[in-house]
Parts: sequence; C-alpha cells; structure tokens
Amino acid sequence: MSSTIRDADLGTSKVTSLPARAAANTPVPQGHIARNPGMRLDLGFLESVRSVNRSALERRVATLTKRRSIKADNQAAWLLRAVACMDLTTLNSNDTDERVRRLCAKAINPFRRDIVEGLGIEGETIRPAAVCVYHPFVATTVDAVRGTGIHVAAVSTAFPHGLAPLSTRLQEIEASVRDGADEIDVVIPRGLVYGAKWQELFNEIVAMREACGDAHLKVILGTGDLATLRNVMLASMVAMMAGADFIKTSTGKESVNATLPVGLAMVRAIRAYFEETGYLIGFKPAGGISTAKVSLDWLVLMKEELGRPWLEPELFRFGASSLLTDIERQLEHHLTGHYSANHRHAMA
Ligand SMILES: O=C[C@H](O)COP(=O)(O)O
Repeated sequence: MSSTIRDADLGTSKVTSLPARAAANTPVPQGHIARNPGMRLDLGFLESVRSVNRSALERRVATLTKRRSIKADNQAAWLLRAVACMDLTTLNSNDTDERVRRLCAKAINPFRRDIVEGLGIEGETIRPAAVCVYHPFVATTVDAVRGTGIHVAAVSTAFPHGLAPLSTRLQEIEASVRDGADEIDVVIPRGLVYGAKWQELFNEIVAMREACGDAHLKVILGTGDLATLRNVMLASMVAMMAGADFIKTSTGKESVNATLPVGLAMVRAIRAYFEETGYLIGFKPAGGISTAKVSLDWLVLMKEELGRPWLEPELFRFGASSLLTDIERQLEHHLTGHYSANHRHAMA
C-alpha cells in the first residue's frame, strides 16, 4: 500500500463554511496549525446558546453512519489513519513502568510483520501520534519513545475528577512538563459547569494553559457527567476561549463516555469558534472507543463536518486503550479473510 493510496482513498470533502485550506483535500503539514491564543470570555455568546437540539444531532449522526460506504479496499487506508490519529493510552490503577514500556514498544511497532508486509507498508512510519499515561509514568514514556516522533501525553490535574486545589493541579501539570510531556490532558471540575461558573472555569483553564507552556493543552469535559448538550456546548466554548488546543470528550472513567451525538455538538462548537476567531481547534473523542468500525464512524464525522485537516493528528486524536488491537485484527482480516485470537496481537 503506497502513501498515495493512503491519502487518496480518504476521499474529498467540501465544507463551505471553513476556509479554502480547511476545505481542501490536502493534509496540513506538521507544525503548521497556528496555536489558539484564546480570547476574552464572551458571556454574550454563551447567553446566546439557548439549547442544543439532540434529535437533530442524532439524525445527522444516523445519516452519516448509514450513508458511509468506505469500499473494502479503502478500509485499510482509513484504519491506518485511525492509528496515526491515536493517543495509545493506559490509565489503570495497576499501571507499572514495565507495562508502560510494553505499551510504548507496541506504539513504536504497532503491527505484526506479516501484516506490515501484506499491506506493503514497510517503508511507511504508521504509529500512534502519542502515548498517554498518568504523571508518574511520563519519564519512562519519554525514555521509551525517544527519537520516534511519538508524543508523550500526561493526564494531569487530579484525573479523572479534577477535585484537588487548583494550586495542586497546576503543580501536577508543571511536573509532567518538567518530566518531558509535550501534551497535557486536563480535566475540568464538573461542578463549575453545573453551577454555570463560567468565569471560574475560564480562569482555571487559562492558568492551566500557562502552566503547560509549550506543551499542548487538551481539555477533557467529562461529557457523560455534564447532563445536557447545552452544557457540553458551553463548556467546549469556554475551554476554547481560554486557550485549549484540543477539546476532549471523556476520561474513560465516566459511566457514559464518547458518543457520536455529543461529539457532533463539540465539533459544531469547534466550527463556531473557528468562525469567530479563525483558529482551528483539535478534537479528541475518548473512552469506550474500542472497535475499528466505530473508529470509522468518527473519522467520517470529522471529515464530513470539518473537512480533511481534521483527519490529521494535529487536529484529531482518538483516546483509546484497546482500539489498536481491534484495528490490527481487522487489517489481518482484510489480508487473510479470517480473524486470529486477540492474544496474537500483542498489547501491554
Ligand atoms: O483518554 C483515554 C481514555 O481513558 C481511554 O479510554 P478506554 O480505555 O475506554 O479506551
């Protein structure tokens, strides 16, 4: 499989409300996304968001996923794209340095040799964009992926609930950055949303962005906890106004994690922020995304709603601990027509 096939088979998409570059079927070169500086908290905008129509979002998602027909030959290309846009994650209470090292080895060599040869991608470097770990494993991860171009993401700020004093949460970010994390996934205290304490939420995220320095900031909303789609939309806007580089759905620990209608509401917020400011914000659905099939639904959603640039790791990530295993199985099926047991696909 050549790189031409990989890119061309992702097809074209026209999103008229985005600028030519965003609508064009050309990947955005690494490092060419202008970083979101944030803006003032626009309470007028927040007040103008009355409600979000859940059934309209659900209808749109149903249309997108039903209409989707990625030809069998192109599916492998899309699945490789899903891998390139993945934050390969381990966030377990029994994580150890050894387990994290094994995960990093998997990130560096994500596919078995026979699959690589079968797909003809020996010359390609297709790897997850980042490995995502708890703070104590940042240094180990940095060491394990050194020289590979894989980013190191740390969940900081009292993940997954965010219920620690702000000073403690900021110190945690600073410690992760000192240890070499170049991406920081922070959680918001959900109570600030329930209480509509937008100014306080904004101030906290501004302080987190400052603590990140050059490290990119992904703001996890914990959407399954936020009760309404309006809350999701408003928290998304506040996070972007405060300078988030990415907005992310979930921690993987809520009872409801990433869902397509909620993702669509966040994607629409990204579009609205772009129309207001001209800045392109990344999106990271996370939690419960474990099958290749569902990953394709998300990729189609991104491409149809925002355009081709949101199929690049600079603007799109899956947060996922087990998706890579299923993608590898599907790629094997694509090549051989049958599945092997999960344990043949080594994971940490
Ligand atoms: O941010 C990533 C999530 O914690 C991963 O969730 P998952 O284990 O359900 O894939």
